[in-house]
Amino acid sequence: MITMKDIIREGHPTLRKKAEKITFPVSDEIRQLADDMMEFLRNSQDEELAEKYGLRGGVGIAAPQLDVSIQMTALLVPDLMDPENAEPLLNGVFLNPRVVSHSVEGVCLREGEGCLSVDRDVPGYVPRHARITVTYNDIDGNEYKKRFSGYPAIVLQHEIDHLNGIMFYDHISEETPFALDEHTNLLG
Ligand SMILES: O=CN(O)C[C@@H](CC1CCCC1)C(=O)N1NCCC[C@H]1C(=O)Nc1ccccn1
Ligand code: NI
Repeated sequence: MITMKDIIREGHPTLRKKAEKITFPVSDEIRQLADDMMEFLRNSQDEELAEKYGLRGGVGIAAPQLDVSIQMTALLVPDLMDPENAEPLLNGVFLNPRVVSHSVEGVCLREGEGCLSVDRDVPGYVPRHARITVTYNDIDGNEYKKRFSGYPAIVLQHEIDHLNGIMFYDHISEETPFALDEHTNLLG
């Protein structure tokens, strides 16, 4: 099972690489990694297991964070407005995800962002697209094209950034970290 020791931290070069596109059919290793990434997210959001294994709760994880530079991310995104609601807003793995179009309108998490690969607080708003259209494959190579908004859209953009070697703090304005331009709103 994946634990925090398997997650590489900022400064590791793999976090700054563009990850390799995945071809199909995927190897057994990639299939196993997809399952392990989803299991990590479930464990990390389970109070007892997170405590038992010392896991930081995560709503997403990208393969590069495990030093595997391929375009795959796992997501388990709860409904922040109703966390006890069993149905997560996103639950699964996205292969070769790409934002093909987006709104002019922007959004930032009011609390800012963090990262399992960053062991420090980096204060500031992280401007994201409010609505995105993403193409991606599932583990079997089926293609999808879906629209996302709200918290799921923010998480997806954070993960897709990892596949392109981008960290959340790259988006925070140095001089005015809490400035919001006219078309960006706060969420949460
Ligand atoms: O690349 C992927 N990552 O780095 C894991 C990140 C991804 C999110 C950060 C902002 C948008 C996506 C992550 O999940 N976190 N960041 C660090 C510690 C907190 C944790 C988190 O937000 N946990 C959470 C939130 C709500 C409900 C349950 N758990
Ligand atoms: Ni991250």
